Amino acid sequence: MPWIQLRINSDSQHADEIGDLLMEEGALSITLEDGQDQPIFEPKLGETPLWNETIIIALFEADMDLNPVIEILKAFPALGKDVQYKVEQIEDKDWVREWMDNFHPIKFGERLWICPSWRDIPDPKAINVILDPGLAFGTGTHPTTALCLEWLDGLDLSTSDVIDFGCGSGILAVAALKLGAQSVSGIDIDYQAIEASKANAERNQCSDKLKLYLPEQAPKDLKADVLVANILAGPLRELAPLIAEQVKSGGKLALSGLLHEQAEALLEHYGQWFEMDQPTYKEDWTRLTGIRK
Ligand SMILES: C[S@@+](CC[C@H](N)C(=O)[O-])C[C@H]1O[C@@H](n2cnc3c(N)ncnc32)[C@H](O)[C@@H]1O
Repeated sequence: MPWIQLRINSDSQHADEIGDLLMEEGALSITLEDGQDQPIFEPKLGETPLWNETIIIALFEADMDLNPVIEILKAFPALGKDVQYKVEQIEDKDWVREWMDNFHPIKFGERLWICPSWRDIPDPKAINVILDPGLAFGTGTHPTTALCLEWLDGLDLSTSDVIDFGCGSGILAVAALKLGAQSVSGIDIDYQAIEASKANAERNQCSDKLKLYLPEQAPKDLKADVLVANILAGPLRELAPLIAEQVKSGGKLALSGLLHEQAEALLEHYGQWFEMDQPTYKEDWTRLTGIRK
């Protein structure tokens, strides 16, 4: 079934209200989009900030007459008669097929591939993690995950116990196990992430070596040879004493999820417990690594 899409230029203060209005007028869905390339990386807990220039995208059934809707928008004080909008026909597609076409096997480092289950494995002799996009973060397409996967690929994990702090989909935990780690403990505040990690480990036949914990359930004396944490700069700073506690002396650490401008302060902070290396960069993102003193 084709649809009509209405795009309206708005702002952070009025986008939600206009979205509600469009839903009342028969929109099937509302999507909000950044109108001026203004990234929002780390909102405070409970806040969902919008962009200064926010584009509202409303989807309607194809036979809907949008003229009365446009008149209502013109009468909305924050938009007025000069409201900027665009009407587009959306052709019908096989959306599932389209979505699946976007995911391909990706190689990380020398040995490691992440492969969606519906694709052929490019190199059966490589270390292949089968992983499909799901509700928890972590498919390998995001630079912060890629930085961690490349780091894990470069380690000899054969005698290592690993902690994956903020495990999300379990992508790093499963990759570490497939790369030879003795055991992995995955920790996440989100129960959905725990479930996703369990399912992904089962699919990759390594769930017997993976233990999963909500933070309050993790053993107090949990310690590892290798700890990888792809979270965000704020939580990484707060978690630093705990993370330091969980890495054995001489153990290896990788932190990801921070922007270039956040790296220096975090490098100094973790320098209390770790001999830190020079940062590694990928697009806007930075990876910090170090060895526990
Ligand atoms: C960016 S995702 C990383 C997922 C996966 N490890 C990867 O590299 O793709 C961050 C994960 O950390 C979790 N998280 C955020 N704050 C946390 C905290 N304080 N303790 C444990 N997990 C946390 C989130 O729920 C999310 O699943």
